[in-house]
Amino acid sequence: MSAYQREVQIALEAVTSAAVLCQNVRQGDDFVALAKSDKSPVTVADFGSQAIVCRAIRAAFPRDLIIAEENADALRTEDQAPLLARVVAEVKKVVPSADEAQALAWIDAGISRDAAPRVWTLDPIDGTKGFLRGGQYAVALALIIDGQIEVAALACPALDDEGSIFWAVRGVGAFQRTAAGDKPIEVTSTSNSAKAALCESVESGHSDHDQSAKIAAALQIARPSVRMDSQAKYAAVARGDADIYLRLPTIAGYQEKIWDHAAGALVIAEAGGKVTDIDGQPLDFSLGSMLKNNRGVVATNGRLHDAVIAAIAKA
Ligand SMILES: Nc1ncnc2c1ncn2[C@@H]1O[C@H](COP(=O)(O)O)[C@@H](OP(=O)(O)O)[C@H]1O
Ligand SMILES: [Mg+2]
Ligand SMILES: [Mg+2]
Ligand SMILES: [Mg+2]
Repeated sequence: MSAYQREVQIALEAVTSAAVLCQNVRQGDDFVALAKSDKSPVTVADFGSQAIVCRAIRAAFPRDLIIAEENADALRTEDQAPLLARVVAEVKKVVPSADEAQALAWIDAGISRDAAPRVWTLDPIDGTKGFLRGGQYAVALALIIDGQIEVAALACPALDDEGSIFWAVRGVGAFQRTAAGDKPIEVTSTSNSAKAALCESVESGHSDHDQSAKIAAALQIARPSVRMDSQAKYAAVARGDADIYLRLPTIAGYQEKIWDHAAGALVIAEAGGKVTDIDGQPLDFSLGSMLKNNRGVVATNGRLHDAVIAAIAKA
């Protein structure tokens, strides 16, 4: 029996149910998007997905803490009664017995922010802008034990025809779940940067496109960069669709959030790749909700890593 079998099973069931909720919402015509205080969007599906996943974690592992992106504060205000009603209706499609009080409590189960010996981190929809524009998005869940990511479950509902699900356990491997079973995934073996495929955010506010073009030129990368929303980029590198994922800071001092990276980072590491910050330092997941000790992210197939870090240092 492999390590963390129960955690993997619960995590995969949770992200799969959450992905169903997200796709249900996407197939409708009203996402009920709301702008958060930082102007970023949140939709009925972000809240619904967080409710579904936190419910599952709470039920299976009642003592574990959860650091998730959203909270139910906005939904508890009178103004947002129609949004709350939509969230509850969508949650009920997946969990018929759910009621309003439960939905709110499940969402708020994810409000931890501090480090803990055993803590899950959840992005209920990573790439909300991608979700809204019909692009890629992901439901990303990871278990961090003593600061190390041990388990990852990553649902990419808009990847491939039917959506794709990836998972990884530290020291065990990275897999794509298919109808025919779990298929191990592996990064490419490209060591010639001129032949590499580079991916980055669609949003130039999330990763500096001008800077990445300079770095690509320095590495003699011939192909145009592939722009994709969400942690689907990590999946793309992990299974060999791309060789490099760059996330270059656009604002000095921006701290990355752990839920934007934990699941994807373990999937790439277990697929044989490498993930660091732009200075080549390992991402430090031991500090609570933020990657306080890191700037940006560089993920590669491993072989290209040193060359990419060197090109960034020069640029
Ligand atoms: N200035 C910034 N720099 C880097 N990432 C940012 C950012 N502002 C927002 N983000 C993050 O970028 C994530 C999306 O990444 P990507 O561009 O790869 O799709 C968002 O996740 P959410 O969509 O979950 O809010 C958000 O957390
Ligand atoms: Mg967000
Ligand atoms: Mg995110
Ligand atoms: Mg999100």
